[in-house]
Amino acid sequence: MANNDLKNEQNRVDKVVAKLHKRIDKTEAEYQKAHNETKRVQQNYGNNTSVNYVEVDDRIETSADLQQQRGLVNKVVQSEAIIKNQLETYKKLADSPYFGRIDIKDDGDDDTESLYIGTASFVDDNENFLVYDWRAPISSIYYNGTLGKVSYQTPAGKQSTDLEKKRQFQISHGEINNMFDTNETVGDEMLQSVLGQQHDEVMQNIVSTIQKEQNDIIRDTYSDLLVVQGVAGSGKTSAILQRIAFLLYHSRSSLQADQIILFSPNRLFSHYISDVLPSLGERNMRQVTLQEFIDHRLEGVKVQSLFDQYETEQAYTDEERAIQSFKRSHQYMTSIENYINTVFNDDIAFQSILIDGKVFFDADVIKDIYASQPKQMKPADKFLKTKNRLIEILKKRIEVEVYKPWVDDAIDQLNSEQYHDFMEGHQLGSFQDEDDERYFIAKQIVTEHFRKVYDALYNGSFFDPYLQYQRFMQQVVLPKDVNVDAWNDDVDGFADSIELHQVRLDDAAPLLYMRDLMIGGGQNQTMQYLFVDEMQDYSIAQLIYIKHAFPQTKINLIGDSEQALFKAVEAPQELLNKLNEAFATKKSRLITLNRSYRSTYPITNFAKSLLPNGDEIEAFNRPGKSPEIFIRHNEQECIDALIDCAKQELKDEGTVAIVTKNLTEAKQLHQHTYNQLNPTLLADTDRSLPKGVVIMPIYLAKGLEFDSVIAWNVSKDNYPNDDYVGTLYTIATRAMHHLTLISNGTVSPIIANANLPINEVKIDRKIK
Ligand SMILES: Nc1ncnc2c1ncn2[C@@H]1O[C@H](COP(=O)(O)OP(=O)(O)OP(=O)(O)O)[C@@H](O)[C@H]1O
Repeated sequence: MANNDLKNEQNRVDKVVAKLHKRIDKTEAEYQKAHNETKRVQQNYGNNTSVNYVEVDDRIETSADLQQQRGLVNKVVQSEAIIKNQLETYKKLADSPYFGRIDIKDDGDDDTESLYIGTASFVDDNENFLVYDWRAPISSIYYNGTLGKVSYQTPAGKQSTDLEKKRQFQISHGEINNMFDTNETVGDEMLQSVLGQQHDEVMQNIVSTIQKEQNDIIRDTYSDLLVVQGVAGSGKTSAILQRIAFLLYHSRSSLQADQIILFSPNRLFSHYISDVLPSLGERNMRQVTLQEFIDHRLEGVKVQSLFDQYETEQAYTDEERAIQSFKRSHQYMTSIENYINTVFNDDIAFQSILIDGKVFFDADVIKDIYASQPKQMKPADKFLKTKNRLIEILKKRIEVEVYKPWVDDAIDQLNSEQYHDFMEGHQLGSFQDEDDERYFIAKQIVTEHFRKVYDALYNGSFFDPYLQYQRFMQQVVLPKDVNVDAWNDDVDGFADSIELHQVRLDDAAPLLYMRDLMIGGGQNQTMQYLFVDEMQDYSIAQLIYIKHAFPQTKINLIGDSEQALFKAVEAPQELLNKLNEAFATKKSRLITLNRSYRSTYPITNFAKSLLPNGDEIEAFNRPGKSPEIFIRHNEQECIDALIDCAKQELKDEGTVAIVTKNLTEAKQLHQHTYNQLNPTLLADTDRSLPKGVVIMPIYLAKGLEFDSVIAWNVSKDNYPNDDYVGTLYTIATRAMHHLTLISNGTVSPIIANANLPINEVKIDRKIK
């Protein structure tokens, strides 16, 4: 590229940066003003809240006044936050104002227009767009188009233009470090340089190098169900995060960040991705793990964690596996629907409501009320009618109870402060006569007395979902491969765990689904978009429940069927067929990502060779060292090799992750290497990743990446058969730059059969 070009571009950068600095100064002054205003209003609010509540009327007036004040506080706080956000955006732009340029010429125009694209828009005081936000309709050309005729979507419909030039920049501290012209979507040269960098503690945004297929995911505004099947490291997580930023921009007036929810695999991952949206000037969406979500809905019962399930299911017998796969199926959830619609009234698990050890509402009475509802009514509606009827009865009972002698006694016992409290704002003497006042107080006392009953009714606790689920299990028609005795044992196991206030993860979603269908509720109508990352770790039953819980949302499922842990990998198509069947949606779309960006070429090639359909994966051409395998012949030798290797890796790389099959292995290694490596053992409660050496079981490494990965004991004993293909593949693909495998004895057949070109793997058979 001509030197002149670079000079001209740097001149433009300088001008834009100078204007940005001016804008920063102006915005800083505005921010200071807003900040002072917030302080003033807050102080005022503080003074007002300390008013003395002597007279009731004062109290009412004060509270109206306070509400107004609170509104004012919210408003000033909000405008301060907006200005602060703008300020941060300008500061980021001043460092790196844009990363792309497109030259376009519309039909009939003589002039070519140059547009610059960055992480946010910047409009100068004369309304000139000096930088276009990467999410603006016109910017899609940068990601999608090759030179020549191109089209792009605008709110007014499709537009076309001629793309004459596409230029990419790497700018930092206001200096152009790199600049290329390209005809590709985003040139590989640029990607090479971004991907070659060391791992950051948190994920970075990828807006300057988004690839065409990723762009399709990001800008989809059509689908109600978007399924992304992408190989490891293909940028699925990146794409969904930029998609969220895009959606927030696209629907600015109707969509808030907290109307978007992401189901993420673990808390470490939540932290890892937490910076991407703020780096693009957006607020983070809500994040939840499946366990947190279920725990919240099954109060008082401890739900088995996903990690505990991983640990236990590794030892499952074939019979237990058959039961598990039944409970995880669409068929199981359909059986629940059918059961709820056909269950006899006598089989519904109503339970009496007691007060002070005495029955207040008998289970049979409740059942009779339920049974008296029209037959064709949905169970949840019958339940609601029953609840309302019971509340009516309770209210009548309160009316009767008000005149009982115990209430008179209770009134006599009240001291004047309690009496005043029961008056709830009424002044003494404000009732017509004394009887009215007594009635008022008596009603308060009786209502308080029966509050437990009211709460029980309100919470629907006259129905026992656990017992109902157990009854459901006892009658469900079993598939052929499920052994009846084993199933009966499992039903008993469920009952036993409930006694201990525990529930297994595979029972949790079906149980909640059954409860919601039976008694209604449990649905969030305000969430607009739902994302599930690592969808292959969810059972179809769990996904059906999640969809039920968010009926209004557009659903985005992202994952890789080949990264399934501790079970045979599923062909992507098989998983998709199941999803399509379970989510009968009209506007659904599947996007497949086959190009892998995370790892170097040799690592991706090795990982590919582990999979039955690995050929479909396209390795991004980033050079690097071949994976190495160390074979040792007892545990001590393996540990020695591990320590040597980790020390060596630490010299070159920022993070070295030792990844094991399970927690027990991770704990043992932590003990054995503690003195030499000072490693951090990661637990599922951890929220952040330190630098240096970390040790973790594979399920905690899901979705994460490390400069260097050491896979612990990939021997035949540890990974004996195809059930572990997904596990080994997931471990291998966590590595960005280096991958080392250590095997105690003969290596797993998954690796041995991987058909590795011998020169790509150094087999070190020497015994130390
Ligand atoms: N277009 C891109 N430009 C720059 N980097 C990218 C791009 N796409 C992906 N990457 C990088 O590749 C790595 C893998 O991306 P990401 O974690 O989103 O992949 P994934 O498909 O979710 O992976 P996995 O399923 O293995 O967890 C990240 O470091 C990400 O920044």
